[in-house]
Amino acid sequence: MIVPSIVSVKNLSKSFEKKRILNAIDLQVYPGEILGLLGPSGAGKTTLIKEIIGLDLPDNGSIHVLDEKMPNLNIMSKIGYMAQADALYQDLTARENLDFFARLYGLKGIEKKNRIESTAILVELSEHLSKPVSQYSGGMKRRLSICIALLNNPKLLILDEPTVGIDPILRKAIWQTFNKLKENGTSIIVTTHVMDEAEKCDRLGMIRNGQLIAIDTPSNLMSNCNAQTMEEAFLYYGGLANEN
Ligand SMILES: Nc1ncnc2c1ncn2[C@@H]1O[C@H](COP(=O)(O)OP(=O)(O)OP(=O)(O)O)[C@@H](O)[C@H]1O
Repeated sequence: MIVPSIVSVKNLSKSFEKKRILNAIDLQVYPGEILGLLGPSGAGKTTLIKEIIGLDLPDNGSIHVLDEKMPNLNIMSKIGYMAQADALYQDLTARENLDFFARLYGLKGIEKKNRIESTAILVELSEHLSKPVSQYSGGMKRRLSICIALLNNPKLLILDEPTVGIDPILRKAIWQTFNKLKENGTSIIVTTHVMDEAEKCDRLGMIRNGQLIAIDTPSNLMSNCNAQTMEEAFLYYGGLANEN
């Protein structure tokens, strides 16, 4: 049986100033899965997700999201995106921030109110919506950013390093949120360079120097090369296993 993909990337290449940043990437994201993109800083993860969202154009290859060729404004409005840096209004309360972004998504009245309430419950911020964002901790700001990305009830949620600088307890809570969303049918792409976080994804694409060097379930990636850790597996697929 052929499972229709939510995201289909074919032979994608991208250069900046004559430097090849992404090289012939093929990638599928299936309904209700968490796909991790693991790679060191500068590997090309952010560039890849910007191409998928439609924020940048590829030099070669094609990207389809929900069966439409990207970039496509209508599809862009069905994607929830959280960038690496929080884009929040510090002087406003969390509720005012959510209200502002909900209006941008065209939500109004009772529907707007309900979406704000239900997404705040998901990220466990309901009790703190009246506080100004300037009084939020780093972890709370990250959760508020996730909450904003969820306001339009996206079919596809893309998170660029969502748990950087977040302590292990909060990180666990955030992953519980991702799993809840996945159970509700949302597909999630999450970039990371944290190995233990990579193991929580359903499938993992390893990116190095703009190339997708391996993609499979975390357990297959490790067992196929007899690696004990994800780091060992990454070194193996990157052809670095015997280097010091
Ligand atoms: N607009 C741009 N113009 C020129 N070079 C760029 C541009 N955007 C990205 N790059 C370069 O592309 C390479 C990949 O960057 P990218 O941000 O995609 O990596 P990354 O894997 O997401 O890294 P990090 O984990 O640090 O966020 C880097 O060398 C970066 O300097």
